[in-house]
Amino acid sequence: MTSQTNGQFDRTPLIAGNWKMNMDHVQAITLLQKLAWTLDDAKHDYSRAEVAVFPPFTDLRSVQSLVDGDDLRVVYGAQDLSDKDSGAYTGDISGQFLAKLGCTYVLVGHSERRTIHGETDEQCNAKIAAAHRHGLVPVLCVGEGLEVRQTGEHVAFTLEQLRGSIAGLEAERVAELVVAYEPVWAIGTGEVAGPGDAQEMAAAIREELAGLYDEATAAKTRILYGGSAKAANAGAILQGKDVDGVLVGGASLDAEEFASIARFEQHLVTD
Ligand SMILES: O=C[C@H](O)COP(=O)(O)O
Repeated sequence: MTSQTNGQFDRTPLIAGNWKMNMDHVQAITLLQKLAWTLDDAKHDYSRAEVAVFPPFTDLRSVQSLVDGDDLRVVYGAQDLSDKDSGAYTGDISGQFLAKLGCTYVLVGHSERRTIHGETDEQCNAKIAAAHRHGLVPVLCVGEGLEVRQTGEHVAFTLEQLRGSIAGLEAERVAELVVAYEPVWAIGTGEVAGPGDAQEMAAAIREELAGLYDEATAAKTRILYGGSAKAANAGAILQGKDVDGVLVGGASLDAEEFASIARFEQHLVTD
């Protein structure tokens, strides 16, 4: 467990920026350079908070060149992958390609994939398996829409998505998995789930994992919150003892704002 008040975390916090369908490959270079410089200027300690960006597929080669060429400590991932490895799947992207591009992570089942593209838990499960075949760490996204939240069934709904998406996964894989709780009603809307909501769900997810696997495994899984996160609320969100980071959309497109989120320890409320 964590004791956030002194900034010491058992799990290394992950500050993840999902650029969604923003930034062409030229803009990506500018944004990433500015992010890295801002973090360097602030003497960011990456061992205290890992920083990852998730650019569009078409940016990944440029991001790889910049990260390798300038020895950046920022890591990166893709926003999706195919559950297949190769073949006649027009428009799809294999995990093999992402691994070759140096990706560390890949988002799986982002709410926009689930709602706009109708992705199911079964597909997410197959995508997680594909990610593992290629040495990528999946960031599995789960979370409820407004209608579900209004019925009060949000925990049960989200845990069902979790179970369906990780069915059959070995404990070692669960330990390295990242789960991002994104209440769909709080995404890109300016609405933010309160720190209490984020902690409630993160604790429920960890308890579910402990029941499905064991306490030691569940204690290793990193659980993020996503939904209108920004510098002004990241510190409070990360006070939750089961909340191990944030998945940031809109605010990750502003290098200074995102760097400030990565430096969330400055915003922690201490006892
Ligand atoms: O992937 C990020 C989440 O969808 C949150 O996006 P947002 O910060 O723009 O609300």
